[in-house]
Amino acid sequence: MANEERITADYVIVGAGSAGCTLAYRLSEDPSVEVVVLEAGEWDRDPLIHIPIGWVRILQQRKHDWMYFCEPEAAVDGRGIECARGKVVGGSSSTNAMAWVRGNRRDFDDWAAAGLAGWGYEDTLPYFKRHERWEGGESALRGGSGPIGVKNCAYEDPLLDAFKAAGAAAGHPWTDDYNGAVQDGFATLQMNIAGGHRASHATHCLRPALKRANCRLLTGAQVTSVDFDGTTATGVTFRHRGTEKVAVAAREVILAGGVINTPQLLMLAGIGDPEALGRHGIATRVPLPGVGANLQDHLSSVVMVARREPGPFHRMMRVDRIAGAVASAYLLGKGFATEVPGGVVAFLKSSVATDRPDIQVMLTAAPITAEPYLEPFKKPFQDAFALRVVTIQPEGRGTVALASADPLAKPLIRQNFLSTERDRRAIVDGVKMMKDILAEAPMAPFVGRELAPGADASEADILAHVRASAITLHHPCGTAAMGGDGDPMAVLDGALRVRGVDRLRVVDGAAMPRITCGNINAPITMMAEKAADLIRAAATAEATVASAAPVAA
Ligand SMILES: Cc1cc2nc3c(=O)[nH]c(=O)nc-3n(C[C@H](O)[C@H](O)[C@H](O)COP(=O)(O)OP(=O)(O)OC[C@H]3O[C@@H](n4cnc5c(N)ncnc54)[C@H](O)[C@@H]3O)c2cc1C
Repeated sequence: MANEERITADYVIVGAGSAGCTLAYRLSEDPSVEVVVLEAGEWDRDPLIHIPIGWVRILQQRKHDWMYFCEPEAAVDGRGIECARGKVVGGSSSTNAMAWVRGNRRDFDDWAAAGLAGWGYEDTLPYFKRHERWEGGESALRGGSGPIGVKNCAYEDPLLDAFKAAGAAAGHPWTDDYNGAVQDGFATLQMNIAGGHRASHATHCLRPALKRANCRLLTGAQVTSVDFDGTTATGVTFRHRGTEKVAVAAREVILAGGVINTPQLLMLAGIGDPEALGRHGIATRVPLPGVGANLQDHLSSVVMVARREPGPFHRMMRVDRIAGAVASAYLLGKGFATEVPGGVVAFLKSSVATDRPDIQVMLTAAPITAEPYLEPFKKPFQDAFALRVVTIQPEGRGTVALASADPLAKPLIRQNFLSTERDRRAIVDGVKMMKDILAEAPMAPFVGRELAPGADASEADILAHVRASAITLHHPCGTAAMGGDGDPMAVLDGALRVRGVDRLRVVDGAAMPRITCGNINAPITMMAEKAADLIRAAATAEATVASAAPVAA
């Protein structure tokens, strides 16, 4: 098939990321349909992808990445913050930090209240459950037999216990399962790790789907346009190993290229804000000003602390030890490198929070500068730990815009981080809360010098630290959002169909109407699970109508 110039399938899925792999897995369950997935990246052969401890290196190296950066923004001291996006089979599920967080149940009830019937918490719960294989097993709120393994982080370090105790001492609640009944409070972080390896959507959804005769994948296949017959999407054009090819969709084209690339493809197809399209000489097919608007993300800032005595991560980073641990993790799925140094999370409320947490905190029991060492050849790094404060209910909205009509040109990403007083207040409050936690008695044996923002930092100093060093937690979403019928910025209807055209859906992070309170891989996956049912229901309804149609005499 690799040399065919024209391929045909019932469903053409653009992008093998979290959503694309999930869709391929579900749609190909029906042996009567043909599914083809086109992925711009290559197979996930890099061992670091599969070894949990390797994820920071993956982010630093950005070898499997679209290499996006946001435009420089004054509010973050003129920095163009990196906007990592996986370009590899599995998409960002192959490069992410593996935290599994559904969000707050009110997030989904808000979606429903905004005109998206069927997306409330009770509606979405079965899809969250259907996708996960929670180590605690099936229950009313958790799934026990889905494709993606989810487990409690089991990293061992007395610092973690101290942090939990400090949270309690400061009056914060504890929750046994933030993906269950109660999100608020301190908790053990849940991760998509199974058998000691990253449980990516490539490994756990796409690979099983590809074992079926009706599911195909092309790697190194970058879609450059969506093809139309009038307002009906008929397929896509893509570049594959130096050749231009066409994939024809007998039923639907499904865009799952992610929050940056999906709006780009829509705009290139003439679906977007007519004025913006006109600037690039693109004729408007459907005027939808919401395409590329509504970009939301989670900004994060760290409180960085030198550790009084080196901890377990530091000990293990000696070259001979870490080399053995990495080999054991990769080959056997066992040992130190199958966990990440951390595993406590907290969902808290700042002074401007409403009815749900607006601050997430992740403890990382290692400094970002950690490197393998071996004396006398290479000196050990200074051990440190970080309390990463994340604002999870941002008010600011950004944009993704075309830089040019060239489909291979990188779009312009403007995040508008810290653009509202409330967003600034929330992150400063979060940092202050963590500085208070550091002062609690259980932390005393671990806290050396506060490296950033500094023990004596004033509120102004904290904000200056945030502006100078905050980064994204890599949760951009919302740039081709679902919305109710009366919403002029809605790009999709509640069935994820692009408004104004036929046979074209968006199923990925771009479709989120409003960002959820926590990491977004689980909610995106839930959306793809639900999309599979919506797509199957549409096909059944179409077949029923067709079979009921009177036969011409
Ligand atoms: C560094 C990092 C850390 C993160 N950490 C976490 C975390 O710990 N927990 C969490 O919940 N979330 C995390 N996230 C976010 C989460 O992983 C993503 O939001 C989620 O995976 C996005 O899913 P998606 O299906 O929308 O897009 P993606 O998974 O990004 O998939 C899009 C796919 O489409 C492909 N593609 C794009 N354009 C084209 C084209 N034109 N033609 C063909 N293929 C194309 C891409 O190469 C990619 O494979 C992180 C993300 C990153 C980058």
